[in-house]
Amino acid sequence: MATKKKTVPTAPLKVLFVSSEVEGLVKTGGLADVAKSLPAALKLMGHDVRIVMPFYKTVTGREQAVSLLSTELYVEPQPAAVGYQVMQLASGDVPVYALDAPQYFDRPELYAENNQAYPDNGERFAFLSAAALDMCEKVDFQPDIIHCNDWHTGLVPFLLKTRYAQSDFFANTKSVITVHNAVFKGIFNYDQYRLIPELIQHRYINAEIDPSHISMLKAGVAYADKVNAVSPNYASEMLTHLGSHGMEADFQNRIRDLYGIVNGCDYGDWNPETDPYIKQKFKANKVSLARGKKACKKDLQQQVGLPVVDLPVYGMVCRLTEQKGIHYLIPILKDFLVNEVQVVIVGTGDPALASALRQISEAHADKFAFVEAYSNPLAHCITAGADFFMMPSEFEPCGLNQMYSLAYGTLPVVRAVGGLIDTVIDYDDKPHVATGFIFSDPTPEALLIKLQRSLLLYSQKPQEFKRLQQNAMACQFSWQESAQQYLEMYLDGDMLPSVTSTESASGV
Ligand SMILES: Nc1ncnc2c1ncn2[C@@H]1O[C@H](COP(=O)(O)OP(=O)(O)O[C@H]2O[C@H](CO)[C@@H](O)[C@H](O)[C@H]2O)[C@@H](O)[C@H]1O
Repeated sequence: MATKKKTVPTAPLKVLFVSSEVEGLVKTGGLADVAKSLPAALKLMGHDVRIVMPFYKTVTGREQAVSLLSTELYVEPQPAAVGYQVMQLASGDVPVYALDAPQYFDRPELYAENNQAYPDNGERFAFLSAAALDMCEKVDFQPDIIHCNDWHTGLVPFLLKTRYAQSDFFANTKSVITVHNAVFKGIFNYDQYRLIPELIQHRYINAEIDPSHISMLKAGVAYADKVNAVSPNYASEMLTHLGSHGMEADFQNRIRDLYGIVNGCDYGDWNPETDPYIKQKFKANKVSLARGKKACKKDLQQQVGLPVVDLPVYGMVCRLTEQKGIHYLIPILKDFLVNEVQVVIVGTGDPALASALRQISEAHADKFAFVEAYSNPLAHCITAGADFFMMPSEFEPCGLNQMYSLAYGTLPVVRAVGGLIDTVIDYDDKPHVATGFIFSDPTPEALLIKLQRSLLLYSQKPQEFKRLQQNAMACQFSWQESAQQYLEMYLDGDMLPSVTSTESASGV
């Protein structure tokens, strides 16, 4: 895998960050959190960072957005052109170019309705990639780096190396792609690529799944100048068949340009001392923590309709998918609820998983609350009011909620995969520095054993439990540190002019 040197750019960089969602504007998952926090951290370092995203119908602040430009994406050799506007929004101090093409983005949801993906998702996100490049010269922003994220933006690196290969404007522009989740590959047949005729004129084996399908993620990984995973451990897993979801050859081909950079935790949003959503703000000191937890737990119990009693509470906030390990929890949940505990889950997604959780909550209404909703306020209340946070993920490229829960002294119970290994320290492995609990086997039984283990600590060794809470709250996953690693990736090799110092950076 790529190694790092300590480098600084000779001038502030111009970075165009392309993402299909951005926290604060529109969000379905963790990609949005990163697309808010990483550009902000790079901006704080003095770089000129701008974000490009779709102008969805549901974007916050849509009414106030100003139109910067009305233009067309002209697709040669077809006579067709797609009209679009570039709308100006902001994510904190970072300018956002939101691409308004109503035929693609003026819909109730981002990707799917009633659990059915929009049938033209390929064309929609091919448009995002093509228009993100098309608008640069028109808005007079000449990026040094175009930072792509996941499959939605995977055609940007491809187009830079094909459509724009001879472009003077992009002659010094490099691209990177961050893989937040390789399970989503953006595979579409050629009907969806009418805006990318290059794909139809030639065969690009590197981007193909089979002779009739292209994967946008594969294209991004093959053609970006650098590729990174959202944690060092996920970068290693991506070199294996299981960990890469069948893309190991694609990542192995890029091993010299492959990085693993752990996500940060946005302590501006996730901080018990300042969190506006929680009943009582608290600090890490024992008195404040005990008071704050007690008030937040009571508030959580009231909000979700559980009895207000002094019991350990286990929380979970997630998309309901097998990735998050709900299918390990469902078979053992009733067994776990035999204990004096309460469990609260908030999530939306797979109807079968939701229905199974609903049934259990109906049968155990005094101990288990399932809230089928997407609710940021409730996510904060669970993070603050629970004693433990469950993430028994089948796979987890990085995971953010375990970092959020650590900040609130809520001990994570996680499976030993992806970024969860990079961010949680297991009590049974390293008791002195432990911050939570880790189990390995992908089975309900292994999860149950670890849950029981954590419960034992809570009920039989309260002082030890409190010590772990202090360890957890002392963790710092700074976005500034992660942003520095991204900067070093941007500058590594012959990417851009930079100065290399002899000091070595912490290894990835
Ligand atoms: N019902 C609900 N109500 C309120 N909030 C909810 C919610 N369901 C989810 N969320 C929020 O969405 C975010 C999920 O973040 P994750 O990192 O856990 O997952 P995700 O799998 O979406 O992201 C992918 O990208 C991220 C970013 O790189 C990786 O960390 C991760 O491993 C990878 O799978 C969190 O902010 C969480 O609070």
